Amino acid sequence: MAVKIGLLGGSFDPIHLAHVGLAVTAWQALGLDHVQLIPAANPWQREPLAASASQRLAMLDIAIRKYSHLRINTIEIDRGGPSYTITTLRQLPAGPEYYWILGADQLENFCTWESWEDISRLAHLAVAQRPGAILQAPAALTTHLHVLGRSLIPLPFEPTPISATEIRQRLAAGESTTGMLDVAVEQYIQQKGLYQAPSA
Ligand SMILES: Nc1ncnc2c1ncn2[C@@H]1O[C@H](COP(=O)(O)OP(=O)(O)OP(=O)(O)O)[C@@H](O)[C@H]1O
Ligand SMILES: O=C(O)c1ccc[n+]([C@@H]2O[C@H](COP(=O)([O-])O)[C@@H](O)[C@H]2O)c1
Repeated sequence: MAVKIGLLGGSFDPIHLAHVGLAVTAWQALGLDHVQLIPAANPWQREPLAASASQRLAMLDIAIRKYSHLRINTIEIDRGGPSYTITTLRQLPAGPEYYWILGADQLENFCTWESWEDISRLAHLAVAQRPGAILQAPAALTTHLHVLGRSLIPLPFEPTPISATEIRQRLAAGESTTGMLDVAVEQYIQQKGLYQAPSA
């Protein structure tokens, strides 16, 4: 039987507790060998990121330290340029069965991704609920999966109201982020002075 590997791509600006919870849930629910967290170099649909690639990698490293079945894959940062998931999937070694893990917000957006039809050929899609988003595949994806004889895999992940956007906003406003970040990641952010409001 093929080894099953989970892939959780993200900006991780910064990595938060929902990311880790999602990766652990997918690992357990799908019986994965391990989950690779893949920080994007340049998430082309977004505004420029606040933290550098090396800072985001440092935070990932701190956040997953105690989870032996979570790993970091730097393939997108090493490649540079716009982070197209399809390019990443094509570069991964053949053999394992891949599960692309995503939140319902990104599922809504999925048919805007570069070569999205090919993504769903190369990886299963495992989706988590997310407050503010509906866990429903866009019609074109549903049709495409049907043709492929595949279906979307819903993950048993409790809706978790944490987002990196809110964390950045709270930090800039000097507000608490308790319960949103790993404590050691929070300390790293403080030490490096990340996500502070620009001084007037
Ligand atoms: N609270 C959450 N519940 C479910 N999925 C999540 C959650 N937070 C992030 N994800 C998923 O994790 C992946 C990476 O997310 P990302 O790094 O963009 O974090 P984010 O919190 O969505 O950031 P931002 O607020 O900056 O958009 C995406 O597929 C996203 O849908
Ligand atoms: O391949 C694409 O065109 C594409 C478009 C939007 C998002 N993605 C990927 O989806 C993941 C989550 O993106 P984001 O913007 O929510 O951090 C991350 O790995 C992105 O590279 C990929």
